[in-house]
Amino acid sequence: MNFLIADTFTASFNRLSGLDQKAVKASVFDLQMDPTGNGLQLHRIENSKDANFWSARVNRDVRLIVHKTGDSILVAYVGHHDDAYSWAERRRIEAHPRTGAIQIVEVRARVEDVAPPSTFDFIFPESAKGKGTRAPAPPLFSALDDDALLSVGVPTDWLSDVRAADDDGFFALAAHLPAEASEALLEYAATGLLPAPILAGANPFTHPDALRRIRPIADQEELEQALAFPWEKWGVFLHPSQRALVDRSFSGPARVAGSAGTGKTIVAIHRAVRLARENPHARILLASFSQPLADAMAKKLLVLAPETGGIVPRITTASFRGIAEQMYQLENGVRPRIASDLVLRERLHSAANATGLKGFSERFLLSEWTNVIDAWGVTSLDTYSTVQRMGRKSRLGPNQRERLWPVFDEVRAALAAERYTTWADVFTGLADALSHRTSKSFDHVIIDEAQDLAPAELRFFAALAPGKADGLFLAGDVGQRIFQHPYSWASLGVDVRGRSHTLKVCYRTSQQIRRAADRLLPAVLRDTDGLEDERRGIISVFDGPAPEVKSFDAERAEADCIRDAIEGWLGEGIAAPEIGLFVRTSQLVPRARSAIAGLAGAEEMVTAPMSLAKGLEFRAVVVMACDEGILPLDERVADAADEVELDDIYETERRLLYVACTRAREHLLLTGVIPTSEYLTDFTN
Ligand SMILES: Nc1ncnc2c1ncn2[C@@H]1O[C@H](COP(=O)(O)OP(=O)(O)OP(=O)(O)O)[C@@H](O)[C@H]1O
Repeated sequence: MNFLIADTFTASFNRLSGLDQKAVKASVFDLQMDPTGNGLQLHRIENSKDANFWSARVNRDVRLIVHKTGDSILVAYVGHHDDAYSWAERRRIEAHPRTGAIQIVEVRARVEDVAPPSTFDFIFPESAKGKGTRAPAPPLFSALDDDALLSVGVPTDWLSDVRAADDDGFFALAAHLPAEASEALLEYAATGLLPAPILAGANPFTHPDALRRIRPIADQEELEQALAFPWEKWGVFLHPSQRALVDRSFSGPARVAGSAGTGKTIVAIHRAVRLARENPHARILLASFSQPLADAMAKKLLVLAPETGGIVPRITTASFRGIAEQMYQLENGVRPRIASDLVLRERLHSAANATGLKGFSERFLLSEWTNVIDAWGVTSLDTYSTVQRMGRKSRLGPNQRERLWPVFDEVRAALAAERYTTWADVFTGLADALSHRTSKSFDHVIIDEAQDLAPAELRFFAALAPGKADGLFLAGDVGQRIFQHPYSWASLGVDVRGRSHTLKVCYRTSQQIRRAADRLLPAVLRDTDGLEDERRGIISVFDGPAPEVKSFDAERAEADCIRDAIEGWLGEGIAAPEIGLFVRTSQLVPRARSAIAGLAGAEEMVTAPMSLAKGLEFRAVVVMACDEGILPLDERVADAADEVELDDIYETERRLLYVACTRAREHLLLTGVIPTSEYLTDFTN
């Protein structure tokens, strides 16, 4: 007998009190041990259109809804008595007549008002619904016939509702449809094209669209894990495109791309666990840009695997620099002594004086050192003469390079004499040492936030990973590259062409916020290796209020508006730690703190520079102090060594704003003092 659980069950389980959850867990474990349900007082639900629904008694008040067929038992829902019965009376569980995937279908005849159901996971605020006085919008899907609608999994009893839906009504309707149908229709609304249906084998339960809502549970340990974190839906149910990337084997380096919130990190973590499960000897590295992001991944790992199960200890989570530092210590017996920016500026200045170099600004020297000499590990004039100065087009002829080289050579010598090194050198040295070894410390290397890997870091991870199938997997979004100049991965031996896949369903950010944030970036982003990231056709799985953009004459007025907005969010029940305020620089954090001073829970709200927003998420976000001169930041613009660097600075400043805005799930407020940042107009247009 197959034992399965549905996402409707975990969502409803999550809403119960701790005491009821304990009782439900015991009943579900009993059911798993004895699927006949003896002892649970199973009763068929008479008023349901689906004769396979049964209720099981958990305690005086709580009922478990199970769906029993000849060879399977599916735990479908749990709730207080009337709620549980009414849920089952309004559902059918069946294989879709066209796609073949098992669906939990709402019986249309039992749905009086096509409004978001109360049991839906997401929040549908008033503002997203029809506003009354406007002329009715035309139906969105009138051009699609039954055949087309069925091909994407629209249940037969919802065909006419879908055809009649307009812009305003669609989100309410979408909440009643199986996810594959609402996603396909949203994609159609955005691009005019319906996605190709997923073709699958004969078993309706193993269809990829079935697996996004119903999961077979093999044993007690799996059940324990699935019920331990019921609020983390991603722990059990993945989108088919995510599942495919988790399960697939790649013959060479592979990449998952996708805009903010599409679940790249989730895929990386699932993949690590899948690889560890399949091979009980495998050691896996799961690395991310910073230590807090690595820590967050370590926490998420526990959602998928129990600490004691033997999997977690075989997965090392680390920051890029953290793992390099450990490896450096292993190789050299000491920790690297990293030269700070101050030291570098000072050594460059001295070297320029000592060699009598004239005609190059200190700013240029530092930028050339950081982005070319150090980043690419240039150690001789020969290499410098031929190195492609990626991301820097100010032309430097052979004579200029010849004049510059003694300065950089002198800096290298000065640093070495003082036993200083740089991060780029640490990564490069390790890459050189590791690339020749046949025995590697890890069997699989998985990197998150890969868009911000420096060239030396990429070389290091490529050398660390074994050169076999599934050796190196990278997750990243070119649109969120904020710390690196673009360069070719393929030129460093990491060629993901043909093994790069883009996720298109955004789970974090409401449709309205994501759409507005997407306007900050081009519709198609192309990386240096020519891989295109098509950002049209991305859809969010829930609706919400439009982001607000406000400008003020003075900081005081900006602060008042922010306080009002936050008070409103707190009043809606959003907890203080779920509110984040981002500013361009750390010097501006006091402006954010003073705006919220005195508000209930102000000390628990996150205030941070945008560069630290990476990987975080909040129910409500304020991006403030978007003033002219702050975004883009004047200091950086003035720092540009050449035209191309200037373009790159403008682009990365935009991306910083994109990253900050896409941390918001439901609410986003952008503010600035007049004259405001030029980027704010993109939001309102
Ligand atoms: N299959 C899923 N079901 C439910 N929620 C999901 C699913 N996949 C991802 N999420 C949720 O979506 C949010 C974003 O996921 P994640 O951080 O992996 O996205 P990302 O693509 O790495 O984002 P970013 O590029 O902004 O770092 C998280 O809250 C995550 O829990």
